[in-house]
Amino acid sequence: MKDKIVVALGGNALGKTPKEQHELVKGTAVPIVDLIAAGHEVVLAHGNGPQVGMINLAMETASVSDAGTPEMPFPECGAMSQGYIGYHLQNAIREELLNRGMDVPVATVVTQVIVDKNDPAFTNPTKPIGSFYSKEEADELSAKKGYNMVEDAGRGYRRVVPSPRPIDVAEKATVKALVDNNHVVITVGGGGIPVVKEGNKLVGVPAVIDKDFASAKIAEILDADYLIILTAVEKVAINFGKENEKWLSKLDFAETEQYIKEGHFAPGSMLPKIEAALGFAKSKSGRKSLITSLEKAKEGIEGITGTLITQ
Ligand SMILES: Nc1ncnc2c1ncn2[C@@H]1O[C@H](COP(=O)(O)OP(=O)(O)O)[C@@H](O)[C@H]1O
Ligand SMILES: NC(=O)OP(=O)(O)O
Repeated sequence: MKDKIVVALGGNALGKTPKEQHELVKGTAVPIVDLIAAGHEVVLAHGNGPQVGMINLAMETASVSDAGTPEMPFPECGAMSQGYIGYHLQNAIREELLNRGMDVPVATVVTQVIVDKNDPAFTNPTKPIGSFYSKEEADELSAKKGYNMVEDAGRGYRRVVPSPRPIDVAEKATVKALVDNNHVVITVGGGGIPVVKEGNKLVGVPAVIDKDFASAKIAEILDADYLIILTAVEKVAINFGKENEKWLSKLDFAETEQYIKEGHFAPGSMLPKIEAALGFAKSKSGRKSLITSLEKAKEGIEGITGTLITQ
């Protein structure tokens, strides 16, 4: 059966530097084009944590050291990250399609995602962005720039920013028109540029929306059949990293909710994926979510691997 699939790409699909990203996306394009070649309609979303942090820090540093460089607001940095990542992704996918004799149009839509200005996330920053730092470097950044720095799962310190929930996608009609006309669309990159509605205006806010929640939102809007979250693990586990670790192939709603309650999924990494996957699968009868690795996307959709969340 041919499905409409929203694919959310994790950090391992992109890398950290322009050179690394340019190389990595060539590999990322292969499983994406496998899905297109199998006849599925594919819509792509991706993260931007490392990239938006890098852009923001670079612009801040430049504006301090060079009087001619203006300060760049945070939402503009999010928009830059969408363009930068979308540019690499769309070219890699285009090339992979052409190499297989498929002349399918691919484009990135600069996408704004509407959030609630009263979302409690604005007073409780949780989304890690940018590089990892030592405790000393983190303290210095915090003192110099006023950044909120937190320890990230034993991997070092990272800046955190607010991460409000997505409510709606401003460019949804454009995305839908392109998808309906068989274009491969890259949208809600980095979770979308967070904006609040003020009358007829959309005003950017300094935050980073979780790309898994934004992907679930656009999947609902587009009436997709599948949400596929591609990350670094082939399956989701309970007791992850422990002696009694158990990899899961299928989860129904009640099991998923129970495992969330029991704390099996790490906040800031697997938990938002599980919550987004569950939310999408529950939003309409027949909808399914799959969490698997980039390399296993094709086998995942064929039911061979991955963790499927469905009724
Ligand atoms: N219960 C779990 N099952 C599987 N992986 C988990 C679990 N809890 C935490 N993880 C970790 O979450 C990671 C995915 O989160 P993250 O790296 O933030 O994702 P991405 O950058 O792909 O969006 C996995 O690679 C794994 O290390
Ligand atoms: N916006 C977002 O969720 O980015 P990461 O996936 O890189 O954290």
